[in-house]
Amino acid sequence: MSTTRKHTALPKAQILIEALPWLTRHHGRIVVIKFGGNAMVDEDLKAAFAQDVVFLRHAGLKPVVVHGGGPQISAALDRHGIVSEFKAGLRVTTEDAMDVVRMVLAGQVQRELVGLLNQHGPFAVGLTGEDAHTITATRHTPQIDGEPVDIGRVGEITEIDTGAIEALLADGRIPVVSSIARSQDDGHVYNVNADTAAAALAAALGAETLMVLTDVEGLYEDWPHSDEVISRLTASQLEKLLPELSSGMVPKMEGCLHAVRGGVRTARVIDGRVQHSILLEIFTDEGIGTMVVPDEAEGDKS
Ligand SMILES: Nc1ncnc2c1ncn2[C@@H]1O[C@H](COP(=O)(O)OP(=O)(O)O)[C@@H](O)[C@H]1O
Ligand SMILES: CC(=O)N[C@@H](CCC(=O)OP(=O)(O)O)C(=O)O
Repeated sequence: MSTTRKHTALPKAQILIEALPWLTRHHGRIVVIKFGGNAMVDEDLKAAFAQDVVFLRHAGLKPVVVHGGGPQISAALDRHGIVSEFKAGLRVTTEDAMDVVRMVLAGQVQRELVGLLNQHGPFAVGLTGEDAHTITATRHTPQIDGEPVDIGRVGEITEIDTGAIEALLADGRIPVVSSIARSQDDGHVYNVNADTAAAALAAALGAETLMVLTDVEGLYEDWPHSDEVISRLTASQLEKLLPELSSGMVPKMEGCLHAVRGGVRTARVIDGRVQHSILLEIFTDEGIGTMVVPDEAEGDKS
């Protein structure tokens, strides 16, 4: 080997080898990746996201994408003259708003991600929680200041049927799931927060890891006063912290807790505004962002 080749190729080989423990542990395992609407800020970022997911697929993992689209839904509602309102971190969803939510998530955001992934081969298949009874929900009535509040067609997940997703994975496909649920009782559909849907799917699928890509570096210790990120916390530590959290972080961190309590080995919140954030997570020993681990994993630094 020429000296130049040694100099340029050797560091690349070393970088690949650094990923070996992660790749070994995740080989053949399901990784649920939630791509938040706020992280979908530009075309390059979305294309890099698609590359990372296809890379995982080629590296022998089974990625499942669950996408959000909050800002895209708000923009579309605005165009329809419907005002967006959030309560307990969830969108108040009237019947008319639900039509728009479904149109944007399943008809726009999901189609775009499927298209980007399929530029690399015939991998991505889009579905919503309605398909093959993947996600069933009932009406969610959150408690605010001790009182139940009606927020319309927002669903609380009651059941997950992993059959369709597992069949797609067995066929080498990459499922791309929109967070809309069917209802068991009234023939309607429900709007489900995408973090909640991703976490429920990760637990039901027995995923190794849940990765939540968002528009901050991770969970800030003292938000909005400081940008000190909590790099690692156990399920119990997170549970104690939950009442102090606000806005979009509530469903995200509740989801991470649900996932690790449901058997997922690690749940991570990472900065989706950074190009190739998924690969960065793999290719650094410590990882980036915030990692939630089950209580029994304390002391295990892998
Ligand atoms: N402790 C916290 N750490 C980081 N972000 C927080 C915290 N508390 C609230 N947030 C807010 O949560 C937002 C992320 O949630 P959200 O807007 O729902 O994103 P996404 O579209 O990715 O689901 C951040 O941009 C930030 O404004
Ligand atoms: C009930 C509820 O709030 N649903 C969300 C679904 C989309 C979502 O969660 O998108 P992000 O991940 O980009 O926030 C909404 O209507 O905005």
